[in-house]
Amino acid sequence: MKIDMKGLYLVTPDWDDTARLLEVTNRALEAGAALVQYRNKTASDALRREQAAALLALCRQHDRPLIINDHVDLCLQLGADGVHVGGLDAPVAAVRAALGPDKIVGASCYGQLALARSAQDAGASYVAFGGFYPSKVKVYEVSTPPGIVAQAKGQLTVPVVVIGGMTVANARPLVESGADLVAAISSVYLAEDASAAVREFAAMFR
Ligand SMILES: Cc1ncc(COP(=O)(O)OP(=O)(O)O)c(N)n1
Ligand SMILES: Cc1ncsc1CCOP(=O)(O)O
Ligand SMILES: [Mg+2]
Repeated sequence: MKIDMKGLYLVTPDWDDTARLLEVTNRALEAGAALVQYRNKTASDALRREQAAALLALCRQHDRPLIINDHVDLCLQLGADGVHVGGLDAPVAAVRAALGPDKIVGASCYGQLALARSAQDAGASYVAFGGFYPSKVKVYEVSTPPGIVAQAKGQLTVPVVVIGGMTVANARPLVESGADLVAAISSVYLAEDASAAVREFAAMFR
């Protein structure tokens, strides 16, 4: 398994149409997405399980990791590669204990360095800051300062992810400040040409 913690971190949209979800995700993987997070906040348990299993098979074909958002049990059932948790989800230490030392555990740290330090100490594999900019798919108060990336890179050893309204234009200065992964939903899944969008993000890391 190629785990490359640099590049585009693809996060899935709340789509019920599994065929369309797989088709666009496949194009994004072919174009060079580094890792994939299955996130569907509106699916039933049955649909979530079906989509996650199909995405895991697709990610295996491309030798890329699949992270499950929020659902530790689903990750364990499927043998996926890790879990992403936020402030309202299970604590990082509990997720690390449940998944063991080898899986990926990601932690949302919003705009707070202190959360990132605690997450790293509790066993997080990466920390995610944001939302930096308004998103087409999630409502939140935009309060993460871009300067947090350089501060985090000076204090932490785990990779730093940036998320929230990411476009090639607004992600570039964050990558120049040291962001390891740019996480995006709309800029890929709502793009006219998803492959071209992924290639543009990936090129920022070369
Ligand atoms: C890479 C990444 N960063 C942040 C989030 C947001 O997680 P969370 O705050 O738990 O919110 P939901 O995604 O669960 O709505 C994420 N999923 N991935
Ligand atoms: C899940 C999540 N967490 C913070 S912003 C966000 C949404 C990211 O989607 P987009 O890239 O379309 O803004
Ligand atoms: Mg969550």
